[in-house]
Amino acid sequence: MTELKTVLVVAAALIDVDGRVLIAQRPEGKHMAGLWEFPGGKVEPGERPEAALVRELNEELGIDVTEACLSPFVFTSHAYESFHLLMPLFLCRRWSGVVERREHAALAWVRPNRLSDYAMPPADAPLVAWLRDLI
Ligand SMILES: Nc1nc2c([nH]c(=O)n2[C@H]2C[C@H](O)[C@@H](COP(=O)(O)OP(=O)(O)OP(=O)(O)O)O2)c(=O)[nH]1
Ligand SMILES: [Mg+2]
Repeated sequence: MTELKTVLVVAAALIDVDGRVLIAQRPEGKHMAGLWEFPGGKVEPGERPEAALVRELNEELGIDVTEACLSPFVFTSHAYESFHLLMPLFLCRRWSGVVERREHAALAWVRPNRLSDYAMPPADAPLVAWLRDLI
């Protein structure tokens, strides 16, 4: 069996003052278009994970996050057909600026116990379970 390349993707669960979590719908034309995800993206060569997440949150949502406000939470490790995804999820309750939709098809603020109403990538199932139980 050929080994799948492991791809490191960093993602954030932004949590608002009411305890709702931000999820974003992947746009047309991308792998898994239409599914809802936690904002984030691939770590570039030579980039630290936290720096990559700060960059992605700015690119995708237009907000500024400081690395100190990213708390490591849980991770998922999942074999897709063409690559192996390793994705840590950070919690973030503080940011500056207003969340805006820049790259996604839609955004939604959702209570953790309602996340299962949204179709998410298969790799995200354990993350959703942890969020529901722990926040
Ligand atoms: N951001 C994010 N990606 C996820 C989640 N679950 C999941 O399986 N993925 C997968 C989808 C993609 O194959 C990969 C992330 O890649 P991406 O296409 O969003 O990466 P990116 O933001 O750097 O975008 P690009 O510049 O490469 O187009 O991880 C999730 O909850 N959030
Ligand atoms: Mg992304």
